Amino acid sequence: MFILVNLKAYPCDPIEVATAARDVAEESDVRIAVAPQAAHLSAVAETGVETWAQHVSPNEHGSHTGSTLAEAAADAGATGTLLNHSEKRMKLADIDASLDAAERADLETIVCANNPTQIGAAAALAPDAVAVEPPELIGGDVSVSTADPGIVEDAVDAAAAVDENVDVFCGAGVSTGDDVVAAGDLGATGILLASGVAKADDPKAALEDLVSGL
Ligand SMILES: O=C[C@H](O)COP(=O)(O)O
Repeated sequence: MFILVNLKAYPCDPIEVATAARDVAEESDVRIAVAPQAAHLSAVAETGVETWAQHVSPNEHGSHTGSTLAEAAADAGATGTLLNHSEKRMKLADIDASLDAAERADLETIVCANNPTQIGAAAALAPDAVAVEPPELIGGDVSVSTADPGIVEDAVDAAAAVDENVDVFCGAGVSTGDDVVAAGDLGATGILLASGVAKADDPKAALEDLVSGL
């Protein structure tokens, strides 16, 4: 199981979370990565934790003010990137171009989607993984694996029907070790989560709970 902690734009200390994630990954032997804001990529990567970008632009070098190039994210220490997060939706052509950019920069990729139909479309673009996240459950108290287990199972089937090499993550409301185990039982091989760690009083304790059943 791979746990990717998206810090979004939460007012947490990215270094505190990154250090906790690094330590829990080492202690548990569970793969854990942190996706901070772009401006914090270098500092987070310097902790030694696996570091992901929250987004990379579809552009190459050139006159593209405000872009976060895949090359720049990689130079800063990122080894992967989210694309098309529910809070950073992209046009289909731009997802495809950002996947090309990520490949040029040797970044792993996870393309997010709302539902199994979109998961099939995302899988057709051949990312490393797709992540199903019902928008209405994001940031809530109830895990997608409890509130809507069928959407996870259907997403796994939809991705496999297109490309069996594309891993399937799920996210939204995941905050406990039981939630993670339930997601794995539904066929997910990764978890995308944010508030359960980024808003926790004790991020390390939250991470320890998340991996406790693995
Ligand atoms: O990127 C993370 C997902 O949007 C899930 O967020 P959440 O764990 O706060 O529900």
